[in-house]
Amino acid sequence: MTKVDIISGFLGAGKTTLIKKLIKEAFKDEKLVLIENEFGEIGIDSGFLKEGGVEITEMNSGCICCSLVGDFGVALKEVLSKYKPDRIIIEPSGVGKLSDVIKAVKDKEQDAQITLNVRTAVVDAKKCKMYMKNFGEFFNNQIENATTILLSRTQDISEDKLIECTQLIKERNKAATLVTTPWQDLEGKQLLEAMESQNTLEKELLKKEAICSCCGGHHSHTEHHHHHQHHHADEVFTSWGLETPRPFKQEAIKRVLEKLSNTQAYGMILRAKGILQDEKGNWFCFDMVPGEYEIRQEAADYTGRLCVIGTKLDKKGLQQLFEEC
Ligand SMILES: Nc1nc2c(ncn2[C@@H]2O[C@H](COP(=O)(O)OP(=O)(O)OP(=O)(O)O)[C@@H](O)[C@H]2O)c(=O)[nH]1
Repeated sequence: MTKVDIISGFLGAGKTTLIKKLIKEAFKDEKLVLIENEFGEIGIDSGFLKEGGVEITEMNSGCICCSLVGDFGVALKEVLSKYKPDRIIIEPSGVGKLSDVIKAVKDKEQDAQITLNVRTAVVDAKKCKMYMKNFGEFFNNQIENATTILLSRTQDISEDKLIECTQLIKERNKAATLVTTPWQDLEGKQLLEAMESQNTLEKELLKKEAICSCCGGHHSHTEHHHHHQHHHADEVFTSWGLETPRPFKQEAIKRVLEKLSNTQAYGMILRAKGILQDEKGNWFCFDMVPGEYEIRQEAADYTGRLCVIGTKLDKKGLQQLFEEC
């Protein structure tokens, strides 16, 4: 039997950071497959993880919740017969609905040798309130359907803010285990334990009807669809990306990230990341979420690429902005 772990979380929440830690500290002796679904056309994460010897199936065909049933089934079958893994980790797109991913795995539990194990949502404690307000339909769905919620960036906020954040989460999901300790203070094995300890509760929860991500109410799926308008991620979020061998100046990229993370001049940018070469031939990667960004040195990759995700993106403006770097 192959365990299936779903590690969801909004854009830039820290899913990849968590998965890397688990691979290093908790999954050492297991045969592991990671199924990633990134929103946007260009897969940025896979290169980093391949170095760790993990096989990756990318499904960059847009949104996991739109293309899930078909593509996911095929990917899953392929992965199971080819690798016979002990564990499959699914990292859905940051704007995927966790309930859709759970349903897709459950649907396959009958005929495939799999069992749904972990249902985690990674939540950026710093931006939880803002995301709930602006992107509740997607963000809250992850919180409501997770059995364990791992808060990231808790070391960066005050105790009051952390408590406010946990209260907001508890209003939407009383049953989930909440991890509030900064991850660097915990062993990967401890995190895994917190994630896996919910298995019995999970079964109980699954018997109940899903909690509606729009209003927090309990109603059946059909009822749900009659009363609320539901959006697919690609109706709300757009992405823009670039794949190029040309060099970029790190200083210029830094200025761009400064602008994108602190203004809305190019739309509401929720996430940007990339791996590029500079004019001296050195490779660097960058990560941006609202209000913060970082640039790190990185090993060479097969080509330079970057991706920006947000709402109301000014794609032309972005193109120009990066062309000038
Ligand atoms: N300060 C701080 N930064 C963090 C923490 N977790 C993640 N980050 C940073 O946030 C950025 C995004 O982290 P990722 O792990 O790539 O997030 P993700 O959820 O996989 O992002 P997507 O690619 O959008 O799905 C990176 O720059 C991380 O280094 C945290 O707990 N504290």
